[in-house]
Amino acid sequence: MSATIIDGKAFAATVRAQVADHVARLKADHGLTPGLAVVLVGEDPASEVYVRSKGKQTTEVGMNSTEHKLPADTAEADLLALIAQLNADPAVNGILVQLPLPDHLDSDLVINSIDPAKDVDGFHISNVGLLGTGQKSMVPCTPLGCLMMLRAQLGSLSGLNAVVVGRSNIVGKPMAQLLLGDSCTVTIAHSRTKDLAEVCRGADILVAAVGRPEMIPGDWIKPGATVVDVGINRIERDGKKTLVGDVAFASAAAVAGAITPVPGGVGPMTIACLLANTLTATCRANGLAEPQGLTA
Ligand SMILES: Nc1nc2c(c(=O)[nH]1)N[C@@H](CN(C=O)c1ccc(C(=O)N[C@@H](CCC(=O)O)C(=O)O)cc1)CN2
Repeated sequence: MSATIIDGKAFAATVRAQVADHVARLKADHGLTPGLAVVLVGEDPASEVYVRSKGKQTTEVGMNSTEHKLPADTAEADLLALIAQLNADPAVNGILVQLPLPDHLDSDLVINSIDPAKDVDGFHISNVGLLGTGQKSMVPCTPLGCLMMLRAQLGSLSGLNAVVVGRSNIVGKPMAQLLLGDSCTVTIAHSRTKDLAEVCRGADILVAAVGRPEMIPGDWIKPGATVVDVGINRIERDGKKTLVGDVAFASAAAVAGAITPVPGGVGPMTIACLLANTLTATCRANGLAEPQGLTA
């Protein structure tokens, strides 16, 4: 068997086009332009690339983008003061603090200081609680992107066995909640799970989000399963730097029914869903109908 490759880059382009369409209508019909503020603390090279890309894609869909770059030694009080200022700014509909933060900053405290209605990352404890109880929330971008691709690939997910490998607050846990919301039977597995291979073999949907290069080989995958690889691992192979996922792609693609590649799978959907969330936050803040198909 040779798997269908789920093209996240192309999918993300369709999501951005839908967002751009809604933004144009918001402007024409209501005189509203959504605004996204991105905060970067420090000079982590990967974070700088992601933040630049977020700013560029935000303006490309017609939204306002502001970037706040703070030095690595920024005091927590100064960061909290900036967030308070953005919370109070009516032109800002979405606020995102790029992670990871430098070690001296308390990420939970910082994230929980964002107005939950502007928390387009969906990381605020209120949004986590709302998602966990099946209520309307802001949904974390990477799991939302995975859900959109799974729905497009499989139609209904109801009754399918889903295994999420990884239990992070950013991906694993919200992904499991979303799959449960779509009536999957969900298992969250992790590094201490007994016989992880056998657990994975039971999955109709396998989401790999452990951050370990090529940890999941093809013989852990049920024939015909849909595999979503969230891992983005930079490794050196044959003296060359390369990007690989948490799944051993070639062996997995020989068994799976469909699979997301790395790069070009889940990654591009993360920023597309950030734009979708900013649009959703703007609609909610103004009492307007939410865009269909761009939320969970
Ligand atoms: N506040 C947040 N911080 C972080 C998040 C997040 O969702 N919110 N996620 C990641 C980083 N991230 C966005 O911030 C992100 C990661 C990867 C990609 C992407 O498009 N990856 C490409 C490969 C890019 C490369 O070559 O490095 C791909 O997979 O094709 C976009 C966004 C951590 N921080």
